[in-house]
Amino acid sequence: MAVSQDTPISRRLSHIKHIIIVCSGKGGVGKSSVATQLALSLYTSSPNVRVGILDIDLTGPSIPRMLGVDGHGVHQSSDGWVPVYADASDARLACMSVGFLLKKKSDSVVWRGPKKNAMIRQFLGDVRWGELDYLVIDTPPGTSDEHLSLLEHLSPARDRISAVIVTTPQAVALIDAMKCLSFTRAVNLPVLGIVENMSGYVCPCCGEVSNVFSTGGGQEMARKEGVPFLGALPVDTELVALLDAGEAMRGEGSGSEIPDGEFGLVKRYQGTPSARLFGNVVNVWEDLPPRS
Ligand SMILES: Nc1ncnc2c1ncn2[C@@H]1O[C@H](COP(=O)(O)OP(=O)(O)OP(=O)(O)O)[C@@H](O)[C@H]1O
Ligand code: SF4
Repeated sequence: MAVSQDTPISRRLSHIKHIIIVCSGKGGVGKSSVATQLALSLYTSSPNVRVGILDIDLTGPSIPRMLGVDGHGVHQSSDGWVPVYADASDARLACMSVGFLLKKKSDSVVWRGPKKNAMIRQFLGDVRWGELDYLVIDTPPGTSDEHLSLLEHLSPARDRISAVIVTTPQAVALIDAMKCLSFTRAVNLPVLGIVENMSGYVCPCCGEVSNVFSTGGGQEMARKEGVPFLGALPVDTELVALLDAGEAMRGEGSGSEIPDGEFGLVKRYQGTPSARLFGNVVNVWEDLPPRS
């Protein structure tokens, strides 16, 4: 849908090529982890690619911690809020989250719909995102006010938005993922594909795979619904440690910034089926039918 209005949001959005909304039907299935990993994979896919990650999980912002930029502050410039750059060296990975605006990490955000809507509008209109190849947006679980506000504000970029749905393989998560898929259909939001997270546990000692939460449910749902299956991520204790320690932006255990292509999470999955998952997101994008 082309919108001719010239607004602060439409001006910012006109500099963003692709917008990927990461959503899930259910909480705790790994949506923020997938959004972080996706942003890092896109970032490392080429030395010139510019990526933004926007956390609109307003009541549970976790992206700053996962990217290791917890406690950083955003500041105002004459051209709006300057996002936090997770890569100090070349400012190609911009991050914005309500987490940067809280006085204390433990502060809770208790906002009603209108205030959440105003915050999302500010994130899109007031943040100086600059030129971006990809903006990855981490959303709250379910299909809430935030999703509706987001889509309304993103309407000037309607032809450049797609969703990635994250689920775990259990039946209860799949039912909620199905609701999420129905929502995308109701609002005419193209789906890049489904990610099955926590799909099997690989024993770090012997490599034996145990299907803790069963496996293949996300893949089966994708097949039945005619949506691309992007791939599966196993339950991985080292992934948790990297995300919890904010090591996603650093080499494993190095404790300091290291060059492009060697980020903790990306490095961890290099050459594995999970790495292909994130490559798939980019490939599937090219195959999407034209959008109205
Ligand atoms: N593949 C995985 N292996 C092991 N642990 C994981 C995996 N994916 C996510 N986790 C862990 O599960 C927890 C929840 O993940 P995450 O915060 O990404 O989920 P979410 O769906 O965004 O949650 P919320 O509903 O709070 O937004 C985190 O502690 C994360 O480290
Ligand atoms: S899968 Fe094998 S090595 Fe791993 S915990 Fe079980 S028995 Fe031990």
